[in-house]
Amino acid sequence: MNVIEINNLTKTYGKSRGITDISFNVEEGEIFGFIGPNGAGKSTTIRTLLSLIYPTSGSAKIFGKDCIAFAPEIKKQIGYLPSEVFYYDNMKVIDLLKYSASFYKKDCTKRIKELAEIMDLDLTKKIDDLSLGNKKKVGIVQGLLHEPKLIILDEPTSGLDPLMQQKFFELLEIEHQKGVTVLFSSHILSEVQRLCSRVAIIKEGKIVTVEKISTLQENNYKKFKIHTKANLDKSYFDVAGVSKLEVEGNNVSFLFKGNLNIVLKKIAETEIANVWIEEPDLEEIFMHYYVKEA
Ligand SMILES: Nc1ncnc2c1ncn2[C@@H]1O[C@H](COP(=O)(O)OP(=O)(O)OP(=O)(O)O)[C@@H](O)[C@H]1O
Repeated sequence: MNVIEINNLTKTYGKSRGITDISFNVEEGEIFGFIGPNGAGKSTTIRTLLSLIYPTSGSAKIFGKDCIAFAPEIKKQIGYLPSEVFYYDNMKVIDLLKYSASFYKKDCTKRIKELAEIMDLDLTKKIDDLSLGNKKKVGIVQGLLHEPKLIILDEPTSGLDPLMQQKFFELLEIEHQKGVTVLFSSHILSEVQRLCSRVAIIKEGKIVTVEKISTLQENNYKKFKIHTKANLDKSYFDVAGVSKLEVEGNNVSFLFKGNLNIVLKKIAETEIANVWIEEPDLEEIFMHYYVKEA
């Protein structure tokens, strides 16, 4: 079953583009990544889903219901973390969270305490006195306190230190195991890769591709850098799948796409001092898709 269904969604802001003809589905129970550079249209899509803004054309359904017509009902089952969080600075964290909880017909006290403990958040502090990262944690607790069935996160890790990012990912993993569906936007491919089973890539307001993470990785090349002990001739790496080969003294670099065993055997047959194998970054993956489309 699809928890989110987006059909040809377009949003223009006056003359400027927001998103153009966006369509994709998120299935029940999956962690779905929504990835693209700044300004690509991730927040616009998410805000439209939450009916915080209205589409110029197209439509979207959440839990099988139109996201505008049924917005109040749907929102009760969604946990949303906006990309930027703004609060009444004078309030204490606990008062803000209790106020948020009052919108739901259930007692969220225990869950607030649990989440605050996991995220190491001091509930007694004034919002005003919190760092950016701690404000983000308030947003996370606020988004999850009512145990939503669908969690929508817009750039959730910005401002969180690596330890907190890790805890937050663990928290999402637990929710995922309970059957919760997650839509997670980011401009960092590696964090999406860790958690998500599928991704939609958006660029300049349009969906470039919707793929399983495993397919994205298989279809992409890896970047090799090798520091050899002896000088090698360029022809040594004349292997199918190697491109952009450069050899400068003991430093070899190339891109590789294909059966990794073949290239790794070739590397192992020579004396090496060091090797680095890197995934292509987001821009490079975009390039890959543009080349494919052309
Ligand atoms: N309120 C607005 N008025 C005019 N243009 C807007 C408005 N909000 C967004 N846009 C434009 O819509 C496009 C998509 O922006 P959006 O914020 O959705 O991107 P994003 O992928 O979420 O990027 P970021 O990661 O920087 O938040 C951008 O070109 C942006 O300038």
